[in-house]
Amino acid sequence: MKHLPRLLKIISVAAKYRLDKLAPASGRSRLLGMVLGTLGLPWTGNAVRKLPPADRLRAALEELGPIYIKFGQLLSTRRDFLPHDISEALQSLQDKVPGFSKPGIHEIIEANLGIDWQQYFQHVDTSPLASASIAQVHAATLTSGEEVVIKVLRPNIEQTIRQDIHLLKWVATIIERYIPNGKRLRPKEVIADYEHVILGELNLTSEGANASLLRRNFDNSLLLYVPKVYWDISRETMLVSERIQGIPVSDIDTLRAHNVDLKRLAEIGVEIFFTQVFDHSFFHADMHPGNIFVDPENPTSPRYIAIDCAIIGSLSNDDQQYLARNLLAIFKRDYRKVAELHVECGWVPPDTRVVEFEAAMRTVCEPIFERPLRDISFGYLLVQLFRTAGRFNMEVQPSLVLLQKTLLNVEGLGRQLYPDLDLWQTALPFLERWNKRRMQPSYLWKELKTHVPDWIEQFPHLPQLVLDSMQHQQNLQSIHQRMQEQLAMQQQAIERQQASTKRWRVAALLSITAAVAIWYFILN
Ligand SMILES: Nc1ncnc2c1ncn2[C@@H]1O[C@H](COP(=O)(O)OP(=O)(O)OP(=O)(O)O)[C@@H](O)[C@H]1O
Repeated sequence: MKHLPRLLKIISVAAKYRLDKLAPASGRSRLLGMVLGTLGLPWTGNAVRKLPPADRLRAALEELGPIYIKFGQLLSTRRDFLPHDISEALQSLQDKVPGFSKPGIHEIIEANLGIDWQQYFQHVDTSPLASASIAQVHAATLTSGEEVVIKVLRPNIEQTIRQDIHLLKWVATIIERYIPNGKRLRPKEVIADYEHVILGELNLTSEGANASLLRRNFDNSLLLYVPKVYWDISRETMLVSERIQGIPVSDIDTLRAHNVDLKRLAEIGVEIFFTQVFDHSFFHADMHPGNIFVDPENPTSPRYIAIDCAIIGSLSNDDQQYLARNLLAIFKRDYRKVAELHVECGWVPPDTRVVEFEAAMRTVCEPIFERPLRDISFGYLLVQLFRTAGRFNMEVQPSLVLLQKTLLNVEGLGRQLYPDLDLWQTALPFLERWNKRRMQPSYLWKELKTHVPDWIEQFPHLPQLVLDSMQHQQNLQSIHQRMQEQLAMQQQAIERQQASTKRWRVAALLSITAAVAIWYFILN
């Protein structure tokens, strides 16, 4: 079994940090507890055991290495079912790892492009600008003099990831089968999510395509800049982009030194997020501070720069509607409306009791609204909405979970820049504008125009569709008629049966009466 050494490593780390104790007491397996307790004896009394459970999980993932760190980072976004302390601890996982130098960057370029690297580049830095679990980034200058960065995947990373995913799937099956309440943790779903995201990150062409679309969406925008991709020299495992020179958004001292209006910067962040979600339906979903920079050229109206578009979210019309209408209702503390929307739109089963849903929403939201505005988290409210809807059997779409995670990031970032950021004030007019716009003739006309080509395409099929529908109607009518006939026949049969039962009863009664009369006659 080729996975054995890796599996043993996972088991020993689980024993060292007693990960079984992360489960609530009611969901613990005694057998697993005994096994890990025995294997973990060498670490009894070790300082790590005194850490809170959430920190033990974080330390365990760090010990298991970059792929598991990435897994933990993704897991941290599942606030819809993870306890708060665990998602917080996982969010602070850092995957800064030493860079690789074999094969060298020149060799990688030549292997990808099939020609001498100097044909395209004047200079390429051999030591990386940054390195993480999956890729590393090198600064370079093109022969044209343009400054670029080259992002390349780590050697054999795909193979390592696939092996680890295989193992994690196996562990997920064990958890589902043998751990009490293990299914509730949805381990298979979590691994499938991870697989989707991480394998997506292995395709740098797709990251480049995302960056190109985001750049087009914000073409000439004063709010956001996205670096250009050099497609002619980019490949699936090597992405060349324009090098940007901005201030990292987390470097608040430098932003202040450039007189950047931090309040405005925080508000612009929210505006960009809502523009992406509601206007473009295409949002950057990896908004951690390492991926966001600020161009301080115009400090009163600074511009953001976003890199690393590997993870992108997109909302369907339904998702957009769900989000906008519910957020507006929550803003107004109209929990009845939230509940009614869920039933009306079919997001929860039709037999859901609106009053119960309303009460559940009120119970979770009211304590939140009691806090000062600066402490109210929009993302957390969404977590509560999804949790409540989940309790009433709504399956929350992964795109909405990704959005909620991004919102938490945007919010966290905004509040770091400007702690009094009133997200509601920035977002509310935006949502209302969006809602109104949907009712305006220009929007309806635009919607109509997008559907017209489909209708034109369908037009030649219209007579056939009408005939099919008439035939269908006729079939339905004859089925209906046949059912009526069968029902009438069954009714007649029942009536006949009842009449015959009645006749038998009368005959039996008459016979008994006759027998009693005869008996009486004999006796007298
Ligand atoms: N276009 C760019 N211009 C300047 N620096 C860049 C550019 N792209 C990336 N970098 C630098 O490289 C770092 C890592 O880039 P990127 O986030 O794309 O890689 P990653 O492997 O996905 O990292 P992580 O997993 O930490 O997000 C960035 O934080 C930034 O410092």
